[in-house]
Amino acid sequence: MSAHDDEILGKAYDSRLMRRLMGYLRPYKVRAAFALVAIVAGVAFSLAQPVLVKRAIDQYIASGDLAGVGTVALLYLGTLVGAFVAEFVQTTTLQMLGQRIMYDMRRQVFDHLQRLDLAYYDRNPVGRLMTRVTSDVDAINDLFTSGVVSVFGDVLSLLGIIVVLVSLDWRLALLTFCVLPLILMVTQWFRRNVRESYREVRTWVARLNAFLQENLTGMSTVQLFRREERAFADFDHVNSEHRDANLRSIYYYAVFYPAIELIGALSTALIVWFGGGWVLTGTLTIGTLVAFIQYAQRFFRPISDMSEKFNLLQAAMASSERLFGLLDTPVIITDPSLALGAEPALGPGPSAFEKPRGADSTADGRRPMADNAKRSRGAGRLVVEDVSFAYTPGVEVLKHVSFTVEPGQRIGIVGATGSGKSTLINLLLRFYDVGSGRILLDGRDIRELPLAQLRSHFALVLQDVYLFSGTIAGNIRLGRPDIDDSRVHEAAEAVHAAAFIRDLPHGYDTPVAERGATLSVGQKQLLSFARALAFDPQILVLDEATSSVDTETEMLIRDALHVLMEGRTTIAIAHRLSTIQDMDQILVLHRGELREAGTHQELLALRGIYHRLYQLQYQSHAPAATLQHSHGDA
Ligand SMILES: Nc1ncnc2c1ncn2[C@@H]1O[C@H](COP(=O)(O)OP(=O)(O)OP(=O)(O)O)[C@@H](O)[C@H]1O
Repeated sequence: MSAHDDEILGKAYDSRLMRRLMGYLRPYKVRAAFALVAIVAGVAFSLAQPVLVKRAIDQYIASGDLAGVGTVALLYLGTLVGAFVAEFVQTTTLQMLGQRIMYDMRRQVFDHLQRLDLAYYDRNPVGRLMTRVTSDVDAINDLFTSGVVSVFGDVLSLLGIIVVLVSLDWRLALLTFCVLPLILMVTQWFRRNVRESYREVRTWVARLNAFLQENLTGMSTVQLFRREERAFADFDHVNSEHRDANLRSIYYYAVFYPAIELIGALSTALIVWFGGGWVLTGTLTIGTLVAFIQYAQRFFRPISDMSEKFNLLQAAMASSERLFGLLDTPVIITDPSLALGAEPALGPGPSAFEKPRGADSTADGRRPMADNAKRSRGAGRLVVEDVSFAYTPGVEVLKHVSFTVEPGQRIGIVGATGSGKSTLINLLLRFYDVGSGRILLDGRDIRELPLAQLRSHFALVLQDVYLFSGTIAGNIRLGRPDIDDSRVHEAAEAVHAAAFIRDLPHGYDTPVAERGATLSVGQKQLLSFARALAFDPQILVLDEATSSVDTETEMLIRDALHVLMEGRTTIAIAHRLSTIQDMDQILVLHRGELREAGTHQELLALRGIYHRLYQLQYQSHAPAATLQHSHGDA
């Protein structure tokens, strides 16, 4: 198949992509070879059939040799069975191959996706990435199961028929081939139009998906703002464009197949007309004529098949281009090239790096929380040194920020919306890497620490608690085998989550509905505290919830927070100044700069930004009475 440029779908055949795709066949070489043998055998069996018919007619029927006819009939039956077996082997082998390759590819893509940094996810919407793992891999599967290999079968069939036709009778062969220019014209027309309509269909499918994803996720907003009619009209537009694009492509198919049939019939008519004449003049046998008619019919099938496969090939090429694009996206946030085992212990105290968590459990497998707290003390000194950062080059969101968090210290970060608080946390956990400056954990640049080790020091409790499908206990444990049931219960108990969990229909085994939709905001917060406590981190990072919870829940949450912070280095983003007044140090960020630092009293005395924020929040309230009800943003 010739290379064919297309602005959007790209080439139908790209040898570089194809070579790389074929690499996926390597582990299954034997199976692939088996499938090829089956294809060759299948083609051979089907090519033999008209020759057998010719022999039966010319040799045995003409001479009245019934036994000979019987033998040929048996042979014909043999080729039918052979073709059946070959096709069976070919189909099953190819399908198995396709499934295995899809499995391998999806593993590879998901593994890579898990290692890509958050900046990549900022640039690529989730829907698009899901398409990579689902439809794009499917398109490549089609290539392996029905694309390349059967095109090979088609080409083989065509070549075989041409050779047989020319060797049987060159005059009739030329007659058969004289309709080829017509075939080429029709095929060309079909390919050009179908490619365009196929591209349209794909575009509208993508828009349909994007529309649905957005509107289903935001259904509450749609309903709240009574956008149903508008959303329906928009959906209707996309849906009808999708239908029309499909209808257009159906039209091309509806013309193409009958046209090929017609040309095939024309060729048969020519063969009968001229061949019949030659039979009458004795220059052609009836058997050859019959064989020719049969071959001519088989001749056009691979041509129309290949035209159809052209689409498939093109789709697979486009999909593999995108898939390889994803796989080739470099992993920017990487582990240092340090051997994991050669890791020196961090800091003065016992390090979480030294042994797997849970290794110091008591004899009954339980680890008292108080012990954990003591154990964490002494390590977890964080130094942020002249750190600047920009998500978009040139737009700095953090500028020369420096501060130190001593082990066990509690730090509050305040600042207006967009001042860079969350960004600072993103850098601490290496979701992004600093632009300049450095961050040290117990004296080591965090970029020198293996990522898993760095992150095992932290527990992050965000405003938006992310729950996975599974059970309540599963969401506290998050797949860590060393967190046993008793530790889950202990953690839940300590942060006051146990009471509401016990009230659930199946307690800790209650399934969590879609992202915890059936739990209240406060309950989800408590659950995330239990998760953090069970993980027993050295450093706790909190992004304080801004959503309102009732006073009782707020009290529970505060108390739970105290349990959680006990003996740990804590960094808390605070939206309500009330929650951080007793922190050891408060950092005030303003437009990405660290403008003030000190205790609550020190900062108030400064009469600067913090003082102003404080005044804003408590202006019209008597502080003592309203602390728990104030939800204003810092
Ligand atoms: N992924 C991102 N890509 C580009 N810009 C971003 C991204 N995340 C945040 N920003 C920008 O960086 C700046 C700081 O954002 P950041 O989320 O750190 O603020 P914040 O202080 O945590 O705000 P809030 O109190 O509202 O949570 C903002 O101007 C924001 O628009």
